[in-house]
Amino acid sequence: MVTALGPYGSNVFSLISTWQREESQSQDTHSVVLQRMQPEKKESSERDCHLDTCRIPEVPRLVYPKAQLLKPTRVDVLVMTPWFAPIIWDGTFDSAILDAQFRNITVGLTVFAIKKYVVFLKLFLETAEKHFMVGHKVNYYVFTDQPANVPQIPLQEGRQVVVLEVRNYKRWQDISMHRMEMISNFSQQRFLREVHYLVCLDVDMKFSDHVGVEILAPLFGTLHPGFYRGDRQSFTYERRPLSQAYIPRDEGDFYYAGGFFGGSVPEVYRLTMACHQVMMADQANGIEAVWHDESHLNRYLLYHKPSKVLSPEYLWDEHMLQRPPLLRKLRYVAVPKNHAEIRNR
Ligand SMILES: CC(=O)N[C@H]1[C@@H](OP(=O)(O)OP(=O)(O)OC[C@H]2O[C@@H](n3ccc(=O)[nH]c3=O)[C@H](O)[C@@H]2O)O[C@H](CO)[C@H](O)[C@@H]1O
Ligand SMILES: [Mn+2]
Repeated sequence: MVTALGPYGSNVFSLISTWQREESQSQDTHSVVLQRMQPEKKESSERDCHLDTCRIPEVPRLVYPKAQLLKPTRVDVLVMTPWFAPIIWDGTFDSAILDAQFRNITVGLTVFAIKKYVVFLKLFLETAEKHFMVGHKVNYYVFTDQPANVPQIPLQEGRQVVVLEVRNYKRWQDISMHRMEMISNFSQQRFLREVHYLVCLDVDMKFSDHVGVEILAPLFGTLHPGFYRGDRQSFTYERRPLSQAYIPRDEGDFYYAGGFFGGSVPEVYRLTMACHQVMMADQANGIEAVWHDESHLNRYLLYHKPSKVLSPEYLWDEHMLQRPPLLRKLRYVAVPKNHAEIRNR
């Protein structure tokens, strides 16, 4: 494994171990992070063994078909953003290489099941065991107001469900938005020392095909299935300048979904902390963004360009949308829900 990091001393994982040690000495962890981003500050620890796309991956001997420069595997879709972030589609990656590159990592999956949404947990977790990060270590962090109603399901080795009891809110919009606050709080409290990456998901969904380490990057977002074809005008960004989520009509790269984002723990901490803070500012100003946390996520990802972008293969709704031929796989799909019955009860 890689222990010598060459010039990449400012990587997030040496950061974690340093940050962890200092945590008890400082409440202001955000400034600690910035302080710790010194190139000389190198820590040799388990965490340093991890590889992400910022590193030079060291892999064992592997046999796989070689890429053909003059035969691109996808010509029907954009596979790279203008800021050189890969857009992840079927055919663009080789799991054999990536699994070797990302071996020995632990992935944290955050999912909220508050009030009636606990009914979605069983199918969510069962299908995650079949398709999510198979062969890798996973901590499922289930945030709920009803720990007793979290179903017990059989888990593969190296995987565990961690139930985190949290409060509920009256309005579903508040439940959805406060996920940002809760993820940021728990990132500081425990995710930093327990996992390398966080994947933050909606619960009213199920996995239906492979979702693996190809998604992992310092910061990633997912193309919302309703808008991947659209131009900026069609994006349902927050358009009122009074809101902190405001995006002018001549800006915007993509419309990202609120139900699937993630990255390294420090980056997810920064994102969720920032989104929570601006949602509090909006509340103080008596305004709520049109699509709640999703509007704020979109603004954050406009000004903090994600290092990977997941195609709508990673978030689809078969009941709302007709599947186009370019979607070769449906990996994570909406489970139909009766809004009147399941929300605000
Ligand atoms: C697939 C997708 O991109 N979904 C986004 C979309 O709406 P959705 O219509 O998919 O929102 P939703 O009803 O799924 O609520 C978001 C999530 O909050 C949690 N929850 C909500 C209510 C409740 O009573 N209990 C509970 O646990 C649960 O994890 C749920 O999946 O827009 C929302 C904001 O408007 C969020 O940004 C969602 O992430
Ligand atoms: Mn949802």
